[in-house]
Amino acid sequence: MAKQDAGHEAAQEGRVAAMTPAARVAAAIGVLDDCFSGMPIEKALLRWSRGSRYAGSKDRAAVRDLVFGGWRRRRSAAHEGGAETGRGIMIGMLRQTETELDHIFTGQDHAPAPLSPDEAASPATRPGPAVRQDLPDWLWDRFEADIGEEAEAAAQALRDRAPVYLRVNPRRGDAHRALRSLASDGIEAVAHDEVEGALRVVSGERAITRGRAFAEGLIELQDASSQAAMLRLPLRDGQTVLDMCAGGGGKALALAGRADVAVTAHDISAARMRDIPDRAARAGVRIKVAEKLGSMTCDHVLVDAPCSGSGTWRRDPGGKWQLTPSGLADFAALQARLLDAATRHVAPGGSLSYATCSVLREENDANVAAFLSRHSGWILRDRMQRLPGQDGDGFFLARFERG
Ligand SMILES: C[S@@+](CC[C@H](N)C(=O)[O-])C[C@H]1O[C@@H](n2cnc3c(N)ncnc32)[C@H](O)[C@@H]1O
Repeated sequence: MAKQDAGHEAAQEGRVAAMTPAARVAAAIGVLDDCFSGMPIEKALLRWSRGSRYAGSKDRAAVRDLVFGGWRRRRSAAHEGGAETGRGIMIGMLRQTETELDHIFTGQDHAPAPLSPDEAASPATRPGPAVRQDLPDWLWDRFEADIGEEAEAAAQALRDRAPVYLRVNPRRGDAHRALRSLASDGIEAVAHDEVEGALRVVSGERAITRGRAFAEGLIELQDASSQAAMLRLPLRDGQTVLDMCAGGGGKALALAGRADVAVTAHDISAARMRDIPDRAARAGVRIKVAEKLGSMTCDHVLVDAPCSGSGTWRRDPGGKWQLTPSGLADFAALQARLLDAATRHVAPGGSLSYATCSVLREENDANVAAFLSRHSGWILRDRMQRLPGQDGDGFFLARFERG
């Protein structure tokens, strides 16, 4: 049956006909072409979505997966597909997953046009290492220099979809309760091997924010590496905590859930903190939102700094293609300024924690060394670097105290 007929029949029955796999690939090609012309990935998807009222929720999810998958593997897929275009990427991606290309590139109905003889041939040259790692050349050099032996595994992890992790909120219950509640909503999860209170979602992830455990504040979406970092802050009941770059409050919530501490959230953008009161209420914790810090001091100050996001590029693959050496240097300079400013807010005997979701030395250890050389009175008390993998995203934490 022709696609239009199927659509007509479906409309008469009051349902939406699913797009064919080939039509989804054709849609992904269009979205990827918009990305190539400089449009951010989310904007390009939204544009397609608005112009494709016929697409159902499964179609939208499938096209999104194809686009994100393609953009994560932009270099290697374009190499295998023979062109730096949406079509080239999709051909290369489907080759990588050993999909039968002739079944997709049929030119029938809404399918993409049949392959040209050049497209049908496998690439003549072997890709170089940065192409295989799906990174720009300069970044692959940095990965090798900064991460060493584990650079390849880290880069490869960024080529795949990220696992989804949940944080169990101890104010609302324990991991057993969370797992039971999730299961009753059809969500399967398992405890993280090493990070206490972290659950990896195995299936049903699209139901999480509609489920009971989420509504009751028993769980929050938070990557396992970020959870691991927040568990390292030596909080004691009665202490004060300042989250200086709080954004939507993910770290502030994790800290407030751990102990009876008075948490203040601050961010240069008040709009980013808009949801914190509702999130805190759901989690059963109190977080004060402060637009100005004045001379406030706290026992723990956290700087979860703006960064390249290099540890999380599988969630935001546009980042790895956009970052430039000077953009990276700008991040490092901003991070240093934020750290310097944060020292003024640390109470006597308190500690200063610095976090990024990056794996790059310039933003992490180099910034730590520069901080210590600028502030002779401070010492490094703790350091953690995690790399992206099945266990979580790339994440860095350093904690300083006055010596
Ligand atoms: C990595 S994000 C924080 C994520 C957040 N902590 C969370 O867990 O969801 C960095 C944040 O730093 C904020 N920021 C940038 N410059 C800042 C500044 N000068 N002072 C305070 N916050 C700043 C940004 O608005 C952004 O929300």
